[in-house]
Amino acid sequence: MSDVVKLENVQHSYNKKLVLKDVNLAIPEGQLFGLLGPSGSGKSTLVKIIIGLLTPGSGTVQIEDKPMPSFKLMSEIGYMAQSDALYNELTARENMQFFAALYQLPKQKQKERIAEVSELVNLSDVLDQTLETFSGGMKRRMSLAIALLHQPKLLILDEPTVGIDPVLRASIWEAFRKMQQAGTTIIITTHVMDEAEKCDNLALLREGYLIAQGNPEDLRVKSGTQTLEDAFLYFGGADYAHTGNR
Ligand SMILES: Nc1ncnc2c1ncn2[C@@H]1O[C@H](COP(=O)(O)OP(=O)(O)OP(=O)(O)O)[C@@H](O)[C@H]1O
Repeated sequence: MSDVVKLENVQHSYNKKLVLKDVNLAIPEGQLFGLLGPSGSGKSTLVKIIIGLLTPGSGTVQIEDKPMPSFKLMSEIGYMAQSDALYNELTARENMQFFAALYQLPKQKQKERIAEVSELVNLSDVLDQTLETFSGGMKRRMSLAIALLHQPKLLILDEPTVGIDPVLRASIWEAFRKMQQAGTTIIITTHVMDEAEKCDNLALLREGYLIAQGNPEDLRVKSGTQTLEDAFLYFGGADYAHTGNR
């Protein structure tokens, strides 16, 4: 299976502070891939680099063997940022129509997709309310719906289920699985261990370093631990992280 995302020797600094250090990553087509790391470890920065919102200080990023940033490839990517970029004075439907038009979906397709994604995130009943009336969790779901509108081949979600209750979270994960089965590659950032458990493969980030990669079971076995949380602590341990034995 070919790699959809390939990063080589990626480094990035903000104001001379190095926040990503020599990151190498290959994500095969059709995977549900998790980027796991504590707050400030560099997950969002990495995601922004993958989708071409940020150009790394050094290193290369390729999507489907083509260098990023690429305007053409952007249309094949769905991105849900950590902060919601929505229009509060518009209704949910108007917000979706706006983004569907940006994605150049034909009118009929817009209608169909708006109905489908609203159903998925449980917002069908409030489509004609302005977002001013929405809770934080409802806005998160709205952002997720927008990222899905154009049925992207690569879906990148920065902490998509923050502020979403457990029942809906379960149904959203089920939807991720379905999309994956339909061939979508999904990258999710999280610091929630039970979500990380659901990923096919994980990359563990700590202080800008990619300290380990593998499927959840491999990571537990390699570290000789029972839980991903302990595996993370093991790989991030001072002795291990600086030996280069990753
Ligand atoms: N625009 C910016 N300017 C300066 N520093 C930044 C900027 N964005 C992020 N940083 C810093 O870069 C580091 C990595 O941040 P990043 O947001 O990528 O981490 P994260 O793992 O996504 O964190 P969280 O889980 O809290 O979102 C942090 O030290 C952060 O303070």
